[in-house]
Amino acid sequence: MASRNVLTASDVTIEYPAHSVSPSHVAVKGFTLTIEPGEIVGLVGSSGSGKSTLAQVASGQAALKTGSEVQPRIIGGSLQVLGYEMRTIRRNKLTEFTLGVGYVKQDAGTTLTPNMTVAEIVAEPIFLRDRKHDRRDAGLKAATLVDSLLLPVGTMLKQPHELSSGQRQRVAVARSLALDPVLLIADEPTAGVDVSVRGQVIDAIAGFQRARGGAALLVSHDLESLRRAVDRIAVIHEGVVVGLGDIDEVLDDPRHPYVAELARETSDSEW
Ligand SMILES: Nc1ncnc2c1ncn2[C@@H]1O[C@H](COP(=O)(O)OP(=O)(O)OP(=O)(O)O)[C@@H](O)[C@H]1O
Repeated sequence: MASRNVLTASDVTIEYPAHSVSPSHVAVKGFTLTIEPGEIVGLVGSSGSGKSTLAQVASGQAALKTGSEVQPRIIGGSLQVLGYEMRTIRRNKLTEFTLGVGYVKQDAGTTLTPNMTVAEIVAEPIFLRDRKHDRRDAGLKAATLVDSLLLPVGTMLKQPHELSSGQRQRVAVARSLALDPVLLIADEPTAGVDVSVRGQVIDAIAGFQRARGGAALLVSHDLESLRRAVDRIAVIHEGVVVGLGDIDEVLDDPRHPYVAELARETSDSEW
């Protein structure tokens, strides 16, 4: 019977194949996680722990890589996203797949198209899906998203170079939500965003997804900004899940030294 989960990772192992002088490298080892419809899950871990690799593979972006780019590949276990097995997904299915999965890549704010306005950038996915889509409706959608990510309405007519890095990052997030994704995978969505509004931006993303029954996997090394918004966290360390569940339960009963370290950092920052 087909799973009702939007994401089911069972013992997934992901490798970067050998390239030029670099040997192959296993970045994610035996990763297991499920995300149900409407669930907001945080993926937390230190630098190099495998978060971006997972995000790229689960969002279909790794499979979209071409030419000389090194594509991480699943070499063990199973990763099902919206019913597609990512280990074997065919290239001709990726367009259909990515209509249901929003993706914010790491540093997404730095790669916005320079000569487009924010309104055009945010609404573009709507016209890529259906070039005859009603312009007024798409404009309204873009304005609603820009507003919900706490950007001033005047931002709509600006171009990326007129914005701060944190504002650009929020534009990238707004764009990723334009197609009402069933699952949003966001890799450090608040990178560069002012500390004072990071929590609110995460709350806005979670609120937008929850309101429509959408799910999210929010990747971050900043546990504090995720705390209010997520239903559960998965803690990853050197490619392995070392903590999974309700955020307080995971931190109150650390089963791994890295989780204990995270719990200590979190309690220190509360003073
Ligand atoms: N193109 C690549 N080729 C080989 N190894 C890679 C490649 N990209 C990443 N890695 C390795 O895979 C592992 C996981 O990297 P990844 O970027 O997924 O970690 P991360 O948790 O997202 O880190 P960060 O928080 O710094 O972004 C690291 O050991 C990294 O060096």
